[in-house]
Amino acid sequence: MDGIILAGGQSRRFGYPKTFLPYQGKPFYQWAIDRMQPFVDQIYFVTLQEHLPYIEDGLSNVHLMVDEPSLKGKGPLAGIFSAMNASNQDCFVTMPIDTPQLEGSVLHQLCLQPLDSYDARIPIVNGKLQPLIGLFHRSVHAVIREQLTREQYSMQALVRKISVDYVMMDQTMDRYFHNINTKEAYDQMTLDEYKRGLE
Ligand SMILES: Nc1nc2c(ncn2[C@@H]2O[C@H](COP(=O)(O)OP(=O)(O)OP(=O)(O)O)[C@@H](O)[C@H]2O)c(=O)[nH]1
Repeated sequence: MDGIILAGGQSRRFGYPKTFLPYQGKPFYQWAIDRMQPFVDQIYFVTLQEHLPYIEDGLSNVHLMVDEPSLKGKGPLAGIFSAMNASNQDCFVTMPIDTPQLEGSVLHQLCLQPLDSYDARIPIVNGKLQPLIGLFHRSVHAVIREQLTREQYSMQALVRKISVDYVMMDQTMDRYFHNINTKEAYDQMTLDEYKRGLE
C-alpha cells in the first residue's frame, strides 16, 4: 500500500500556506508524513512547486511531487490522480495536509482489512463524511480520470460513483478530523490543546 498526502491547495481561506504551520512544535507537513509512515511502503507528497525547496524529509520512501501540469490547482482529485500515476501499487491511503490532530488509530482502522470488492473505505464521524481521509483502490483511477475530463472536481461526486465501505468512527474522534481552514480554527485548536494540558 502507498500513501498520498494532499498538500497542493492554495490555503485561500487561511491566507498563508498551511503546510508549514507549527502544531506542537512540528510543521503540519511533518505530522502528515509521520502519521502515514507506519502504514505504507511509499509516500507521495503532492504539493505546490514553490513549496518543494522548503519541505525537509530525509526518508527515502517520501516522494515530493506536484500535480500533473494540466491538473494544477484542480483540487484533491488532481492530487490523488497524479500520485496514482506515479505509483505502481493497487491500494492507497490518503490524507490532507491540514488535519494535524489526526491519530494513527484512524489510519489503522481504515487499513486493517483488505478492501475486497470495494473501491474505497471512507470514515464518517458525527454523521459527516470525511472523503479526504480514506483508503482507495486503483479502480477509482479511471473514474477520477473521467471526472477530471468533465471538469467535475468534487470528492463527494466521486464517492457517489464508486462502491464505498463506510466506517463509522467513534464521535470522540471528531477532533482528529478537524480541517484547519481558517486562522480562527488554528487559534481554537491551539487554545483547546492548552486547555487539555491543564486538565
Ligand atoms: N495535490 C493537490 N492537493 C490539493 C489541491 N487542492 C487542494 N488540495 C489539498 O486538499 C486538501 C483540501 O483542500 P481544500 O480545502 O480544497 O483547499 P485548501 O488549500 O486546504 O484551502 P482553501 O484554498 O481555503 O480552500 C488540502 O490538504 C489541500 O492542500 C490540488 O489542486 N492539488
